[in-house]
Amino acid sequence: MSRLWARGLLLAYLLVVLLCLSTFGVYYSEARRLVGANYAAMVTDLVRAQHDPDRLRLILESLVERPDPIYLEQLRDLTWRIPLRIQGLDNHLRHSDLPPQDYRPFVAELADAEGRLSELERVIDRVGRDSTLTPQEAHLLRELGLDIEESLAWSYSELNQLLHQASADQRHFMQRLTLAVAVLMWSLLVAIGGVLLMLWRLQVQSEAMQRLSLTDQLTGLGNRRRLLQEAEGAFARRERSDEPLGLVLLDLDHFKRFNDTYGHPQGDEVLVRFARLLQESVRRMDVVARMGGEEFAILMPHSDLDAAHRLADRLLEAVGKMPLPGAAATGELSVSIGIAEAGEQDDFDRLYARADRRLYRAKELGRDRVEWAT
Ligand SMILES: Nc1nc2c(ncn2[C@@H]2O[C@H](COP(=O)(O)OP(=O)(O)OP(=O)(O)O)[C@@H](O)[C@H]2O)c(=O)[nH]1
Repeated sequence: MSRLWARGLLLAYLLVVLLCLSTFGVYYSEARRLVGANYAAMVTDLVRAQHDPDRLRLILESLVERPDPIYLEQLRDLTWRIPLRIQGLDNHLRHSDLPPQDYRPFVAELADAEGRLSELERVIDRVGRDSTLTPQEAHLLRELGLDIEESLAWSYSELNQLLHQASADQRHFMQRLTLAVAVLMWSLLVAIGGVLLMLWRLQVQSEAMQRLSLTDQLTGLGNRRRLLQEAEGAFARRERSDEPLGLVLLDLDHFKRFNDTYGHPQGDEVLVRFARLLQESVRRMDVVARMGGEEFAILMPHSDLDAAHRLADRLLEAVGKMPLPGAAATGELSVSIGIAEAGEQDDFDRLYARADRRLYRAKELGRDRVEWAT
């Protein structure tokens, strides 16, 4: 079943990858086409060229009225300039990313106008020879001029519109691109945020698990594992600094009897109170742990046997005075204690075994006492 799931997920993942790649491909070619196009230069040329038809008409009208050489000169200049502009535009268009079918009809119309310009030049040459204009020539000039002017004006205007459209497309595309990038960034941020949140929650969970695995549920003290961990650290430090290290083992006396007399819940409450008493009686650096049942231990870094003994004596006294819960209030509670200090050759097991033997001896010798000698 899980294999089926994995296959389904892999397939879905591959589909998403394929979809992303094809979308990216389309987007990339579209972007190349639109973003790469520089329409500004073409529009500038076109705007300049759009003055030519008006100028042509004005010069021709003046020439027909009065065939002055100055008008002939202006007309020659214009008939020389217009083909250059047409060639320049044609060149720009062919090198642009505009689809050729979009501008071809206008370029063809411009080529047509260019052809009629040579006809116009011939008439001008003729007029130039004697600066006279027959009525037929005047009519021909008007007709040709009007024709060329119309072709140029129409083509330039259509091309202008085409370029504006392309430029608007480019702008829209850039807007969509900006939006897409924003969405992408947002998704990326959300995804990264999600991953970070997940990692943080995992970290919190793992720390909580770690704490739980080292804590005794009933009393909230450290458990046996916690004591072993701390002892490992303390013995490692001892190798470097030779600091003294004390261990106190405590076992409540006749706890079975206590349970049998007052009930298990009262027994639990006593364990909790005893744990609190221990915790309140030690220094910050000492580690108090419940080893199991009614047995507790205190690891005392930087403490020798005398210090452990002093603490054990205080605890012995304090347990006798500890208020007991409910019906047990009038009863009595005592503890047996075995203490030991780590010797040069000791590891934790040996230290523990020695303290445990002393605790056993305290029990044997009548309980409610501290034993420090083997
Ligand atoms: N209430 C309660 N009792 C517990 C818990 N864990 C262990 N005990 C009890 O502690 C008692 C330990 O009994 P024993 O090992 O015979 O020791 P003892 O009666 O204290 O006798 P000595 O140690 O010889 O003084 C048992 O009755 C266990 O049921 C606990 O978490 N809560």
